[in-house]
Amino acid sequence: MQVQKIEVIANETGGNHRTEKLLPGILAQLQATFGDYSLHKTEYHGHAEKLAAALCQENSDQPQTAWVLLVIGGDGTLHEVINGLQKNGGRKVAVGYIPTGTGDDFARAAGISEQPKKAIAQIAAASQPTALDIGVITMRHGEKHYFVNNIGIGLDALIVHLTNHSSSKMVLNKFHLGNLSYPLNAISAYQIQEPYPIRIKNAQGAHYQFERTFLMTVTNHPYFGGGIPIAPPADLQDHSLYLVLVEKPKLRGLPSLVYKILSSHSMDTPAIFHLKDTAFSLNVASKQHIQIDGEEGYSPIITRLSLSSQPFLI
Ligand SMILES: Nc1ncnc2c1ncn2[C@@H]1O[C@H](COP(=O)(O)OP(=O)(O)OP(=O)(O)O)[C@@H](O)[C@H]1O
Repeated sequence: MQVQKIEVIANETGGNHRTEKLLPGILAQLQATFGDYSLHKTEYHGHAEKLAAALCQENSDQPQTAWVLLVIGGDGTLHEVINGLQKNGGRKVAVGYIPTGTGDDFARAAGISEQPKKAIAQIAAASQPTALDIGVITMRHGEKHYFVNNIGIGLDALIVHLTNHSSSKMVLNKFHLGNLSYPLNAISAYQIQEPYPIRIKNAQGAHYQFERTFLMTVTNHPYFGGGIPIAPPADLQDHSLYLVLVEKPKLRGLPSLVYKILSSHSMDTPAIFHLKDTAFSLNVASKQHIQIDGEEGYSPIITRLSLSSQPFLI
């Protein structure tokens, strides 16, 4: 694709600081492939969203198709950049993604190589941008947030919470075993997470009610937590969200449930409830942990989930 102006946002801490080591090589290849670009390095958590918002502002005097935004980092960095674009009139800006994170679930789903050289070659070879689905969460007072991967209420959100606040993560990170902290905290989360009631309404107005929800995730594509195929048929271009819900299993039923999910057979078990639609409304009356692309918070009473899109160079 013929590109007029290139902005780059890079998070050197992505992939447990792997990005810092990869960055000089990536930048040299960008220069050789595309010529000049402007580099913006993130300095703190949340900075990528602000940088993307500022770039929308700076480039507001020209069409959104006149510039492209290249993102270097993991899913968390991409989540922030997409929020910065979607919230600030940058919905038509083409994004090129060079994944250098730990989980890289979005890249896996979009078919973007996790090898930077190949990812840059893919961007260069894209004849035109492809619109990919982006999840939208509308809070009770109309405030919107965007997700590239998934939003979860219950067990997965509790695992994110425990992992973010555990000292074991820092120790494991030192030995490049940061991914192990999730399974370790999953065991504690299973013991702590109490079942909760949820009411769900789909886009056609059909209601579903579950009294003993344990895990509820709405995902934009198949992968979860660094490659777990929680919704195998999900696709970034099918304009659908996939809701996956599990009620609290008895301890003895847990191994087969985990096996089914890990082996891409989550659709075949009646213990796992699936819904596919363009939008959902969720009503959770109790206070529960919530995660949005791995960012933690608490669930609002009513949340509407729907779709937007962002062009990607893939
Ligand atoms: N300079 C910085 N210092 C500390 N944290 C930062 C900085 N820049 C960005 N961050 C934060 O780092 C977090 C992790 O980044 P990112 O998600 O890109 O990598 P990752 O966690 O290794 O990858 P993945 O999400 O794919 O597992 C993000 O939440 C981001 O806000």
